[in-house]
Amino acid sequence: MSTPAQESAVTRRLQSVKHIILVLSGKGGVGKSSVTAQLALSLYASSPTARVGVLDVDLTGPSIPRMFGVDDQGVHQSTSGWVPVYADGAGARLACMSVGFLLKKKGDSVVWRGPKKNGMIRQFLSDVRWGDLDYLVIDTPPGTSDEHLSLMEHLAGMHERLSAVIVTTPQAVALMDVMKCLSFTRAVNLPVLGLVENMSGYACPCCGVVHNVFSTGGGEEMAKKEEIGFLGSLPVDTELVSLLDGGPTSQTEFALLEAYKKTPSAKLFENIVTGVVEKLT
Ligand SMILES: Nc1ncnc2c1ncn2[C@@H]1O[C@H](COP(=O)(O)OP(=O)(O)OP(=O)(O)O)[C@@H](O)[C@H]1O
Repeated sequence: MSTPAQESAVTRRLQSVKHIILVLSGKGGVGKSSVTAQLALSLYASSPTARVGVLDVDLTGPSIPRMFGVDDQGVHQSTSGWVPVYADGAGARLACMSVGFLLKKKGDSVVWRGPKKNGMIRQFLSDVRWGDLDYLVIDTPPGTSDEHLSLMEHLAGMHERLSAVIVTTPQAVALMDVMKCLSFTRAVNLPVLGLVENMSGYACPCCGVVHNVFSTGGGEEMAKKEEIGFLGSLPVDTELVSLLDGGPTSQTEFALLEAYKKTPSAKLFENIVTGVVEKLT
């Protein structure tokens, strides 16, 4: 449980954040962190003034620093709180925070019990100098665990600004696990903006044509049945993987964004972001 003082510290810090979007998945490895990264990049690119924050609360498997090419950086403590790492360098419109920035060595792991995780998440929300943000996108661990409950507890006071995107793959097992996510969002009264079906088909690196490899369309069908929006499908995209796995990039020209815009996924993600923004306004 957080104290009233801790709660108001979170509320004060996040009062200049317009929308908070939790990215959820029923199971691991479906591409939740990749979708978080793409959502943040696409929202950033949607307007020359958009300000976006990315918070990685996947404490035991943080992948946001690597995906944004900033895993060689660390956060700084200032008198007004932790200064996040800006993935766009001097642009300072894309702020990232992750436990990965706090670890002494890359590859170190965090083995914490619930209360310590809860304390870390509260600090991420109350002690980071997020500043004015249009969107704070939060990458969560797979399933519904302590981290999700902590987030919902600390963000309870800003319910009208909170929503979720659910990521799945087309396989039946992943789709079944979406139901667990939905029972969580319904139990905590968290609005779902929609479902993204990831790794649905294969984008040919030569011609960009998407071929169906596994079954596709299961996500869309489920979204219809459960009466949540379907935001779109993304193919298996080898260009995207090498980009997000690629390590440090130049932030001066925000090379990551320029390279991302050339991937087959980026074009498809524009529609997903349009759907997200429409639902938020
Ligand atoms: N559209 C895609 N095409 C090809 N590979 C992808 C795609 N999306 C994700 N991947 C790859 O799948 C792997 C898992 O992705 P990611 O880490 O985003 O999943 P996750 O759901 O966040 O996993 P976890 O929460 O279990 O850590 C990564 O190697 C990533 O590069």
